[in-house]
Amino acid sequence: MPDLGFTSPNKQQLPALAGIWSLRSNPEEQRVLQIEKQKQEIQAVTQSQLSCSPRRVSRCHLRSSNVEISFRNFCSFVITWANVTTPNSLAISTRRPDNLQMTDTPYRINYTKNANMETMKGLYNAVTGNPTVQNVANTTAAAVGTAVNTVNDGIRGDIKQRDLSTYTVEDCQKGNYITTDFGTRMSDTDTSLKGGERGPILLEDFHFREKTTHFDHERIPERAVHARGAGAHGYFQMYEAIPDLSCADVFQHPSERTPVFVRFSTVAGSRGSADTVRDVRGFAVKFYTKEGNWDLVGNNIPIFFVQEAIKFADLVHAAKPEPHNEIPQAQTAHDNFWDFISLTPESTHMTLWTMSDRAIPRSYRLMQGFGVHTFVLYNADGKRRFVKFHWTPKLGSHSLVWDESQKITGADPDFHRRDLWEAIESGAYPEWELGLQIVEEEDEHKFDFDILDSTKFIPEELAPIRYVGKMVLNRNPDNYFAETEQVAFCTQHVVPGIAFSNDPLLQGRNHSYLDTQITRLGGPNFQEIPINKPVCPVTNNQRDGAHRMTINKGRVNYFPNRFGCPMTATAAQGGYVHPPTMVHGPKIRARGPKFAEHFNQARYFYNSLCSWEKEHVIKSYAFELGHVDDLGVREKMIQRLNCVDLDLAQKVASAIGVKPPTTFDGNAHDQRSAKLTLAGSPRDSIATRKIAFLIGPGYNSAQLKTVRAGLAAAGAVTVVIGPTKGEQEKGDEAQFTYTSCKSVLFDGLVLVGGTQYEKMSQIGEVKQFVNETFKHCKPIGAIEEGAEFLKTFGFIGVGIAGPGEQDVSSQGVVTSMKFSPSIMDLSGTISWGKDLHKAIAEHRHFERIIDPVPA
Ligand code: HEM
Repeated sequence: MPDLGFTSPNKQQLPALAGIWSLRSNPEEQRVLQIEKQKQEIQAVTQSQLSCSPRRVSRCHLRSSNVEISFRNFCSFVITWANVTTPNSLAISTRRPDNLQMTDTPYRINYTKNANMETMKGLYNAVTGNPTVQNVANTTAAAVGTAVNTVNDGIRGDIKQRDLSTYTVEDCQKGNYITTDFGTRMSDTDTSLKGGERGPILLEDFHFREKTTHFDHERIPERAVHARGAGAHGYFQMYEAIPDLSCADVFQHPSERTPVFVRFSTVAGSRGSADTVRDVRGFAVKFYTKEGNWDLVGNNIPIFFVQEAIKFADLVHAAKPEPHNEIPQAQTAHDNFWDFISLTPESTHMTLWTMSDRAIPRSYRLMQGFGVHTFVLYNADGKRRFVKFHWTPKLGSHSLVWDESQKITGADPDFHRRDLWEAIESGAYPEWELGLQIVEEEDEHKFDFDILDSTKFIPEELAPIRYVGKMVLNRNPDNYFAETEQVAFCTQHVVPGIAFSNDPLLQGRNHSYLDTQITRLGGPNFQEIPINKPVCPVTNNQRDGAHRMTINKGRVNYFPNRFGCPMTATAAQGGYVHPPTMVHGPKIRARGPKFAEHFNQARYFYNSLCSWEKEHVIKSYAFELGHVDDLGVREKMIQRLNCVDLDLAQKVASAIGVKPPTTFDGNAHDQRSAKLTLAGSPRDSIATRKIAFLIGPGYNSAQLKTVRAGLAAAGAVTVVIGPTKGEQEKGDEAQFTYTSCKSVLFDGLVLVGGTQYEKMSQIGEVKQFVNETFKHCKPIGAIEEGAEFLKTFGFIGVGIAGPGEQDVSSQGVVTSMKFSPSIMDLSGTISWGKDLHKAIAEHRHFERIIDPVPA
């Protein structure tokens, strides 16, 4: 960054920010700076420095008239609202540190009215990532106050971010030396201490021994399940308070943001397995509320395999690699899994979901989340209600296709992890709405299923979803191990206002998470690991244990004690008072009578799927059971499926060498819901879709630029793939070559005009790219020679524009024989660009004839 003239005598101590502040202490010099230049500097601050500055912030004070922020080792600045009723008088000033001491001499910049507002807007947007406040000048004094508060939070980080920053270090900084763990600087970290140049290594080499010992012990056990995951920070914010439903503080303040950490995961695979395997996805959210951590530890499917936690170990043993040879990894396509499922009829419903496209999501950002169990909310009067929690993604729910997801496991095993990371880094923050399905306590028994049975969902037609807030993920972790690996979610982490139902699966989970984390995280003090620490005080009589960090002062570690501390809290003081609930009945190993019915909802789900979803379910069972050697297991599974749907059972049976049934064995009801099909998910945005442009020597650069710009303007990500990486003949940059990436990593393809196709049609990778894009039902756009090239593939039943013809849009293939600079204009009624936009937003075009379902 250029030095724009910082005049501090301490210039040497202000390396990074000196350039961007470029401020003068004396008013004379200050006037010399052009207003325009000042604006640019502040814009530079807002765009580049502040958005990453929270890690550097050491101190921040919010006062009635200003916010003062101090940067670690650098300097501080003050944002002042001189008069909030006429918010034109924003002034930004900086203070210069005298070494680490702040001086009292502010460096002040005054702006013209408009410059101030622009600056504030830029500052606000940069730090909050919220483009909705368009004009601060026109807002009310109260809104300005909120904006300043939000800016304040954005700059210094939310309460959890500030907490984490006290543990965060930047080792890789100029001026830092390699030290031992105990702080001694080392002169050599490459060569061990030896007796003579040719050895042996001496025991005295404390640096070698410490470094190697740390390495030898730096792996911890992976999670027993959900070992493979990716995490992100963000916030949760209510749309409106819901004191009628719950007294939890997290639900009461629409103007406040609660920090969250979210971890998405697969279930069966090991830590190093691929992201896109067929599996349930974990969706675990830790809310750092003022009343303690609330963990909503859910999945992307609203039901579960088993009704009782005591069956969980069996389920997981059966799903994991088989014990004799540790095969297969991260797959349920094997004898043991389907053996267990076929003998556990309650699992049938869940397998319909896991055989559907829900189990191969396109992205963590494009899938729903569910708390699964029925929980309880209670308000300040102790009134209890049952609740199911739903997370609904803003960009809709979309999936991969099975052939594609298998190929991605090779092309990019980190596909989902990378997707989440890149979206957040690029500012396309993933967002979900939190929905509540409420059931009054007195209605507990009015359904034909038991709401305590986690193999059942509550249809939205019986209990509509009320959307009460949103969650936005806007910050990647600084360190995978410290945050994503060490985070410990637990269903028993609740706050006043949220409680448990008697769901036996949930009750068992409440035991299992803490128990397993004691092993995984090395003892009972893992709640002190920064990512797990609540943002409110923790005071109790738990002491000691491995890795205890807190130094508890005082003479007593028991209760009651003569000092009366720490004391218990009443409900009014924020204490957790279990809402009184009637419990009665004999001590017995049994389940409620409605737990015995297993197939009605499975059929309800299957009935609700559209034709292509049903086709995918049939093919998935055919694939999975096709890997089962034991005929008895395959036959048993067909019996189970025949309690759901005869056609399903027959088609799967014929694909797996089992005699198809001729009569249906289940309850042939025709109930269905429009809420359960993915076909109903929103399809109006192309934001974050990744579109490939395959080019070669002779490509039309004007067309490439026009189409890329048009797609990027709508939020899509465009990637150029050429014969070589880097600059192409017309100055465009190619990010990948034909051999360094595969079609499966993209959401669509564009072929622009030019003379390149004679050569490109000779290249196997190019032909495979186009063929696979079509096979995986992805949108394809082509112009002029690109359309002619596409025609040579002979895709069955697809219309492609020919010479002199109009633009043609057919099964997601959008072609034009006439390019114009306004081709991407979305405002008119017809245009190639508009059709392409629609085809990409549609995501997949399953009307294409690819592989027929087994006869
Ligand atoms: C509705 C049923 C269930 C759901 C939605 C669910 C969800 C999850 C999720 C999302 C994780 C990953 C947490 C993370 O990202 O760190 C997880 C981990 C885990 N789950 Fe479950 N689970 C369910 C049932 C169970 C049951 C019944 C048990 C045991 C009785 C269990 C035991 C575990 C264990 C031991 C872990 C590893 C935790 C750790 O090491 O931190 N789960 N579960």
